[in-house]
Amino acid sequence: MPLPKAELHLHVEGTLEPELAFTLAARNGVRLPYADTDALRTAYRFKDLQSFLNLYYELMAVLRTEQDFADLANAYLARAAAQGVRHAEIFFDPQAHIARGVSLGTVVEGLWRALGSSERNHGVSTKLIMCFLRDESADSALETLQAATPYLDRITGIGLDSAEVGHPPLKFREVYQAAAALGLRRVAHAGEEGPPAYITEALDVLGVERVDHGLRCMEDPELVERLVRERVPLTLCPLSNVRLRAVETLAEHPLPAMLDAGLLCTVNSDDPAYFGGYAGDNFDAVRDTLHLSEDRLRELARNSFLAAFLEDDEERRARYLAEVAAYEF
Ligand SMILES: Nc1ncnc2[nH]cnc12
Ligand SMILES: [Zn+2]
Repeated sequence: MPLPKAELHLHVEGTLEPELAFTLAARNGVRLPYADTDALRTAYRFKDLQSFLNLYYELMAVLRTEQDFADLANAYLARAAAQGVRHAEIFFDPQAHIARGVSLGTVVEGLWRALGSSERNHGVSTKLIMCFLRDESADSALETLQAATPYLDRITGIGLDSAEVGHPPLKFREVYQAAAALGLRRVAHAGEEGPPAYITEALDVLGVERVDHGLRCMEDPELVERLVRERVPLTLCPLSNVRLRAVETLAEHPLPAMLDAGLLCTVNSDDPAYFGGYAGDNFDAVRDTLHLSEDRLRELARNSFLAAFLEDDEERRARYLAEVAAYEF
């Protein structure tokens, strides 16, 4: 039995495996510029975040109907459950779909077909986090939040993703303020490729409660001290960092140093179909390559439930934490 964990940094569009991409392409009459799944897989060599994002957005063309989004999410949930994920807080990128003529309703209703029955079907509780594309305008983000009004009962929080450098958190001050007023939880990608100052800005200007990645905080000791003091969770994605060249090799990943510094780290998969592994694979990789002890692995699992947006169900959180405490390696 795998170690129970929560996954807090997972883009549902990044779970689109090549096989499902071709199945959906055929179903929807979409032509992909790759001969087959092997040819597509050869495109999975990235030099940075942008080179990945180009393919990530290109393949979204196959996602057209509610059923497509339901199939995508169900495939993820089945894989996640098999790797010990008990709770998943799932990102989606509405603007990338709206721009292709797929409505927000299609996306949310489709995802909800899978998420609404996930506990029953997969034993995984879920939350949905709507992300804004930071390389789109602040007005577009505000319009998207407005368009989400009918679906707010199914959306727990907002996030910020896509190309980071040149798009500082400050650009989205207004939409984060509006989301907070609506009672939405707030997270943002910061310090993946962008500088530590973006992490500080995400905390101070956007009021984020977790930082997605946050890797580059290690360049600023005062920021590390603050993140430790304020117990700000970081949703790290080790295999993603290797594939997108945020670190040279997994062996050089700062996760052990971050844990030693007292940071509240979690381990997640980001875009598992593209980066070579789901949540459990990320845990296995850091265990094997970074030689994390069982105590450290248990700490990471415990952190994931502490950092989860489970304030509406503390009994559930306590149950998950008890599972982690009782886990035998
Ligand atoms: N790792 C990542 N960083 C920024 N935006 C993303 N969108 C999907 N994955 C992402
Ligand atoms: Zn991400």
